[in-house]
Amino acid sequence: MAYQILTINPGSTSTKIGLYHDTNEVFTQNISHSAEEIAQFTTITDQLDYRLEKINDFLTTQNVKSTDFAAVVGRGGLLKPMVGGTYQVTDSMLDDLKHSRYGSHASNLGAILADLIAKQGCCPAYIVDPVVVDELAPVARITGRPEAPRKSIFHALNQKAAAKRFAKSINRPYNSLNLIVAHLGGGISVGCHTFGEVVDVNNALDGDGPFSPERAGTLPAGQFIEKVITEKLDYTAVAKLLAGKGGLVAHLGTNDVREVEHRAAAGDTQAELIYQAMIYTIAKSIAAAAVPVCGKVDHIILIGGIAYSEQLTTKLKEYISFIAPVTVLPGENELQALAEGAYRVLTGEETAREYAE
Ligand SMILES: Nc1ncnc2c1ncn2[C@@H]1O[C@H](COP(=O)(O)OP(=O)(O)OP(=O)(O)O)[C@@H](O)[C@H]1O
Ligand SMILES: CCCC(=O)O
Repeated sequence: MAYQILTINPGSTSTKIGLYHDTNEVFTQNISHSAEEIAQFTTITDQLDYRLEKINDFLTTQNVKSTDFAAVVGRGGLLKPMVGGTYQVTDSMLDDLKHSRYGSHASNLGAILADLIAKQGCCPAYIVDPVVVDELAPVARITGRPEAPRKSIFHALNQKAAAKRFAKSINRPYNSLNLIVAHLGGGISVGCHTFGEVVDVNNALDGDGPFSPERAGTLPAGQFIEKVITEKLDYTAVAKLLAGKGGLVAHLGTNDVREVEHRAAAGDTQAELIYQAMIYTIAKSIAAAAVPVCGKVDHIILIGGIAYSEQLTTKLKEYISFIAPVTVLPGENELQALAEGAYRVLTGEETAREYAE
């Protein structure tokens, strides 16, 4: 009999869930949360009961019982750095997430929700490739300030899943390839995957890498400090400028690339300039990601919502095709990737990893 696996991916404005029989999708559902609903809660952890109720209500409408689950798997959040893989949800992991010890992010709710639903059904709860997957080479961590080393915070789940899927499509093991994977979404991360490890990647959350629809990316530090000091900004305000109010939002007041393309096509020269600049910074990051493997890149893979734009990927290819062939796999397949991660453990193909105490 097939394993029944429930997957949960909490985002800032939605909770996506999926039911799988082994790794075959039975259904997926995007439960949207309006800005007004979310605004009732002070912290992300405060949203827990509200999101749990929404999931349970939906499962009831589908006649799905938690006692039928073989596993419940959530997207992993801001935790201690860890290598990629499937992790058992533990009390110390839950404690770190509930207290936002490593930062606040909607994905922090993934493990907590998975644990609560798994307890209803007496089955194990897992997370897979959380945003803190850290396989950086020692040199990639060093910056010009010892107190500010580079952190590995990126779209690990989608990047790893896409890289493995691509490897399978060309009948090569993931850990035999040098790949550059660029996740182009609300945030942008560009990873160098060499022999199955992401040895270099920008921190997509905290002012590092290309700018994106809503993130600032790397900034001229001196000028930015001047703004912070002059305007006496506190930590929360500065963090918001970097993630949420950066990038296209800061320049053009929208995080929607489609809208920027429409504006540019209608003759808005500022929209056109910012759009082209975003592509240019993405291309530079992709070229930089060829350095760890001395340019010996087998393939470049473009993923995430923005990769649906043919206009953008065409321009990007003009810049980067000199490095390696480019494949576009638009969107994200995170619910499927979560199911696959749990399935590998349920079938014994992989052993669940333990979160460091
Ligand atoms: N067909 C399209 N053409 C151009 N841009 C698109 C298209 N579809 C989606 N996008 C853009 O993709 C971006 C959102 O991507 P995605 O859904 O991957 O992000 P997210 O899940 O919200 O955030 P993140 O990827 O950082 O977790 C938005 O800027 C949206 O306008
Ligand atoms: C960087 C991790 C995921 C995201 O919020 O974009």
